[in-house]
Amino acid sequence: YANQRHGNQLDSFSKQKGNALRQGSSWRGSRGLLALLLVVTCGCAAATWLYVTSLDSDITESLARQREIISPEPRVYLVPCSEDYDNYKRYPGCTPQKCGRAVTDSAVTREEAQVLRRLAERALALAGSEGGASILDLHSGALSMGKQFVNIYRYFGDQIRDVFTQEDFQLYRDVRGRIQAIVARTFDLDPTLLYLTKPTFFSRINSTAAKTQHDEYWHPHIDKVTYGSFDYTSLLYLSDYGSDFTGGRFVFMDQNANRTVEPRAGRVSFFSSGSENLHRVEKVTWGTRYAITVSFTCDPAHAISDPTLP
Ligand SMILES: O=C(O)CCC(=O)C(=O)O
Ligand SMILES: [Fe+2]
Repeated sequence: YANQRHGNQLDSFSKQKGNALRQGSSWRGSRGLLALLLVVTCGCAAATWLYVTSLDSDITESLARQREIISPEPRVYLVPCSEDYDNYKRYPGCTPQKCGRAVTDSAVTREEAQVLRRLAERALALAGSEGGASILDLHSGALSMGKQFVNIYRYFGDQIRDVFTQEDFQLYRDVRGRIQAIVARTFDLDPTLLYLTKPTFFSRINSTAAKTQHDEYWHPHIDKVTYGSFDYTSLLYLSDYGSDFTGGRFVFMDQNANRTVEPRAGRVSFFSSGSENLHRVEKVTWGTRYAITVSFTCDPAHAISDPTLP
């Protein structure tokens, strides 16, 4: 009986040894498989990285950082004009022959930008969009209110004089004149053949969710297509990217790269309005962003005059 037990023990010992040997070889097998998997994964990652860096259209570079001061001359980036302009009447001395973008911090001071921003704050405090994007157009009087617009001059009547002063309007006219001069000089235009056009408006953007299409400011667009009369667009920023708000950079969407302009109070960014300058604004993620869109046309029929206090 004892022997038999011993024999059984031997028997089971050799069985266990056999199992151990089998387990050992299967472990070696799966280690090999793991190594192969690792090599394949690394290979795939490397190939993907190479592909992404060679073909990617999402390379982002900055044309103007918030912290730098572009002065006294504008920083200019020329790009070939699109064929859009062939489909419109040509105005010699104004229709873009030279296209591109430019940025300057010397056309408007930070103090002037602050005065204009306060003006926008006061007016927009009267109403404002329910969603994240509100506008104030001093020319037409349009002011965002809830899900629509009201005419600020009609709606508030004489009360408007508590919000705006003659000096505010004078500054607005002054600033737009300086911007017009710099646009004309940069693109070799006759400044008298370039006219202010509509819409020219203040914008206030925060991170509140959009309630209507009017609040969806972030869509890529071409100003000449969106607004028709535009030949040159300029943007005067009234707040600082990074400290007043985050997100909200302006992005030129080129074939092979996104090129950003970081808003800075007093900074003027301007560009030809055709499809050579497809662009968008990043969603504002925190804080409040103020800007003025000042637009110019070559077509005297689309000219508007400076606003005056009623
Ligand atoms: O506010 C901006 O930076 C750009 C606004 C814009 O693209 C526009 O008004 O057409
Ligand atoms: Fe635009």
